[in-house]
Amino acid sequence: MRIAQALTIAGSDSGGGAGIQADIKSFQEMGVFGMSVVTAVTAQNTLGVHHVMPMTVESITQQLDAIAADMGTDAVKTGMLYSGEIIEVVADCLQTYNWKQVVVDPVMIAKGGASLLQQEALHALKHKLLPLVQAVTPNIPEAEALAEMQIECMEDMKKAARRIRETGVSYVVMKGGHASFQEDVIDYLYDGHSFTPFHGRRVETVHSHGTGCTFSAVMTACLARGASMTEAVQVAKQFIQAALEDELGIGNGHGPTNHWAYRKRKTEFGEQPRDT
Ligand SMILES: Nc1ncnc2c1ncn2[C@@H]1O[C@H](COP(=O)(O)OP(=O)(O)O)[C@@H](O)[C@H]1O
Ligand SMILES: Cc1ncc(COP(=O)(O)OP(=O)(O)O)c(N)n1
Repeated sequence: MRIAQALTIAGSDSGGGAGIQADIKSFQEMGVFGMSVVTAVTAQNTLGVHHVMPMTVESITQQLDAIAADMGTDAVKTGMLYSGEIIEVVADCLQTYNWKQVVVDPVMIAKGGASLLQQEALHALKHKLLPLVQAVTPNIPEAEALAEMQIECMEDMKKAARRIRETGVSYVVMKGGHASFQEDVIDYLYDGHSFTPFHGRRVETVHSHGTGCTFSAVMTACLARGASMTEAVQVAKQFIQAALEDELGIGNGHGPTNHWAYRKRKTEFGEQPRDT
């Protein structure tokens, strides 16, 4: 049996809760072989981002070419891309290698406030990358930047999703973690016609570092295994709910989520981990 493969193009988080590390753990948990292209190395822990070192364009190109030349991939996820020039390299490779199942997590600012995307790279993200990809997964502040509007209610979330889809991306997944106007945490999948809501109970915890990375990585793994976009979002939502509820309590600040909680939960309830 051939195993599904997924590639993450993202930054390294030394603390292991977000970035490449969260993505690879999520791929593995979903039974998908994970590969990585490192765009930047961050010195990071639960207290914040202490240092950022972007990789060179040459290194990123070599990493992408190495994977394309030999291994290929069923789906791709992008995370921290940091600069306009890195976004351009990634966009060129997506076209060269005809990688179509691509989920963009438009990482901009870490929970502690550190910038993970240069201000001037926003234009390249919107106009070079999004037109090429299948899905984008903004949180509220990222959607505000992409749609150039403020989001203060559910209707604003939908309006922003419509605007973001005008870039050419096929699906917009508006994540509601930062939506203080919601009691539950509702994410919306917008396909250009209708909005599908995904409800979750709001978990009161400081251990939510890497939720966005984990969510989009699970979506990518599901797509790599042949799931539909709706199924992929549904599983990602269940995965992150479990990862937040089953707290690990690591570190003195915003700790990582629990990447094996979803599998553990399935096994405890006597089921096999969901086969998408
Ligand atoms: N406190 C929470 N309780 C339950 N689900 C949450 C919570 N915070 C975030 N989520 C979920 O985690 C995922 C990432 O959400 P969000 O916080 O909006 O993005 P990011 O991590 O990129 O800032 C979404 O599916 C969202 O619904
Ligand atoms: C290297 C790296 N990539 C992405 C992030 C942001 O991750 P996210 O899932 O949005 O989680 P928070 O930073 O909001 O906790 C990161 N911190 N580092």
